[in-house]
Amino acid sequence: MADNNEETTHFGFRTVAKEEKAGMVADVFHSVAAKYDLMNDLMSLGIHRIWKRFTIDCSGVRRGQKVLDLAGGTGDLTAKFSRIIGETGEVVLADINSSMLKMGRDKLRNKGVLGNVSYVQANAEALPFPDNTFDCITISFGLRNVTDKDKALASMFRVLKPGGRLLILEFSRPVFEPLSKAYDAYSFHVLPRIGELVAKDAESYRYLAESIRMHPDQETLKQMMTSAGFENTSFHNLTGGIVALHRGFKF
Ligand SMILES: C[S@@+](CC[C@H](N)C(=O)[O-])C[C@H]1O[C@@H](n2cnc3c(N)ncnc32)[C@H](O)[C@@H]1O
Repeated sequence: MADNNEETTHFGFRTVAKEEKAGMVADVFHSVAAKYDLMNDLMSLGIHRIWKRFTIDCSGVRRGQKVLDLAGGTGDLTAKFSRIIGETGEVVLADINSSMLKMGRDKLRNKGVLGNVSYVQANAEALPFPDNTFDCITISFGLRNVTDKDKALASMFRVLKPGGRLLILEFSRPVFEPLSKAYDAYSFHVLPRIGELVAKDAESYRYLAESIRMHPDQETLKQMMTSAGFENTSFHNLTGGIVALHRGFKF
């Protein structure tokens, strides 16, 4: 979403200085890291697993390929890609937040996901990889938290190989008005309560609800991908547009 002022951006519904946002997002994820997986299952009633499965199915990733799971957090997509690409492929789980990366690495190692996975602490806006490195990049529930989304999309475009694809799984705009109302009530009243009870942190879950509302809608995000150079861009609404999967190619 374009900001009116180049010096400011959104942190949920608040307008903050651009240089403040990354630190505020970092505080949220340091705080929720330990309970992140449990909260995902509780908040979405397990439906996030279906959204992620659909993302993998649309990725077209094959044996031997190189995948970047950006803002990969606790590594749900990384674990699935690791099985698909086999010994000759590689998945890089990159995340800006050390607490989330640690949770992800510990979880995947405990599950025996080893050998073809590496972990990198990196900001999506300035990816530390050479041009044309990856066959596929996924960013799942991550882009919403990035300060400069256009810069991040440009960085992803740069590190994708020609023929490679980007998949963005993110909360979006519900397409039916009645669903939208129920969803608002759930997000602003129920979510922070669950956050308070389970993660002892209502504020972070209030940010979650607010950041979803401030995120670009389906068409705007598709346009942003096109502006960054992606071609054949499309999106698929999931659960009535509560979530959308965007896909674009670098040719
Ligand atoms: C809601 S979690 C999503 C984790 C995982 N991808 C999933 O779908 O379960 C968002 C993640 O984005 C990461 N993140 C936020 N800003 C980022 C940035 N600028 N660059 C890279 N990762 C970022 C956070 O640290 C956090 O781990």
